[in-house]
Amino acid sequence: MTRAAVLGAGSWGTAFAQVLADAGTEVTVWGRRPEVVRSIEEDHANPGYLPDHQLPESVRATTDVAAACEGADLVVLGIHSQTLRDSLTGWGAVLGSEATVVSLMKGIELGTGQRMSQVIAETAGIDPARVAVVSGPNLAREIAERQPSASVVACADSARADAVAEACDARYFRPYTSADVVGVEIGGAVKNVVALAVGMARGMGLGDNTSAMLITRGLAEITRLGSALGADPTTFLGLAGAGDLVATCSSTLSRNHSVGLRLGRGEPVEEILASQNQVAEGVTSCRSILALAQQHQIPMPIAAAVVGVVHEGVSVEATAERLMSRVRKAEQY
Ligand SMILES: NC(=O)c1ccc[n+]([C@@H]2O[C@H](COP(=O)([O-])OP(=O)(O)OC[C@H]3O[C@@H](n4cnc5c(N)ncnc54)[C@H](O)[C@@H]3O)[C@@H](O)[C@H]2O)c1
Ligand SMILES: O=P(O)(O)OC[C@H](O)CO
Repeated sequence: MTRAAVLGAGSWGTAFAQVLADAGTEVTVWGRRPEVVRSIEEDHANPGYLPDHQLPESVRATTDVAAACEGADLVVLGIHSQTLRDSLTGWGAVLGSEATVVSLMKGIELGTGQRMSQVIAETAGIDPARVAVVSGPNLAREIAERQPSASVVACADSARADAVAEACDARYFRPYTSADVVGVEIGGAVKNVVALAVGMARGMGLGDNTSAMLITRGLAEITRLGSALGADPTTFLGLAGAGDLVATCSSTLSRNHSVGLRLGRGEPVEEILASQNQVAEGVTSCRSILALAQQHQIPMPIAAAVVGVVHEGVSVEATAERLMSRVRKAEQY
């Protein structure tokens, strides 16, 4: 039987642990907070992140990261992008010498511009081919409810991609495999920024035409940046590209979309962020993504507009005006 450790007892770490358990994988979740771990162990629930949801009894939990990882074939990382490097450093050699390390995270590190798989390989000093990424239209709440969904497992080593896919192949969760780690990670990280923009438009009271424009031109930005970084552009037509973009930009369950909505309604960004107990990754990653784009001379006007509103005090009205008065040109990807 495949054994997995899931490091991170938040909403996606917990829901993905359920997927693994339902697929017949033995799972232990590591959580920082004893009360969360106790709740998973004793009540088979994680009410802070998945309220009113019952987890399979086979999902175990511990606060001891080394114990969670001992003998694991898969070590799954489900924490926030900007805390990954410090967490990995603090954990020491828990990833072992053979286990496939699986990233669930959707962000780009501030300062370095690295994708999560790059942070993992560099910090843990492991072969990048040992790192797999799972990304797609995967809102944790819907997956916890066992609604049908699909995702992409990307890894440079196809045998490892297959092994991860087999370990999470549950009745309601269909994993596809891919070798395009760059494309799958860029799709997952940049869609959060586009979801902030679509949320802002919605919050301003704008309708479906505006959302469709931002989603489609957002996909162009994702494709341009990803291609410049070496991704296969067709990846962005798939689940980890257009699929995740549509889900996140349309769903009220999305934290990025929700933060955008509130910004569009005129709430101050500090107030919104202070009221959240979960992180909307696009709020930070918009800056690292824009920096990456500038480094590669890729125009990303929507990402720049989001940075303006979230970090530079530009009003949503001025941003909309600026985006719409850009010079006319041929439609390009
Ligand atoms: N929630 C979703 O629907 C979903 C779906 C797909 C991907 N993701 C991605 O998965 C990642 C995790 O998201 P989530 O929704 O589970 O987040 P979350 O906020 O629900 O949970 C994050 C977890 O990380 C822990 N944590 C916070 N700071 C930490 C630190 N400094 N060190 C160690 N642990 C820390 C928290 O205690 C919590 O257990 C993000 O990159 C997100 O974009 C989320
Ligand atoms: O809640 P969000 O905005 O972080 O989005 C969650 C997932 O990434 C959707 O696939």
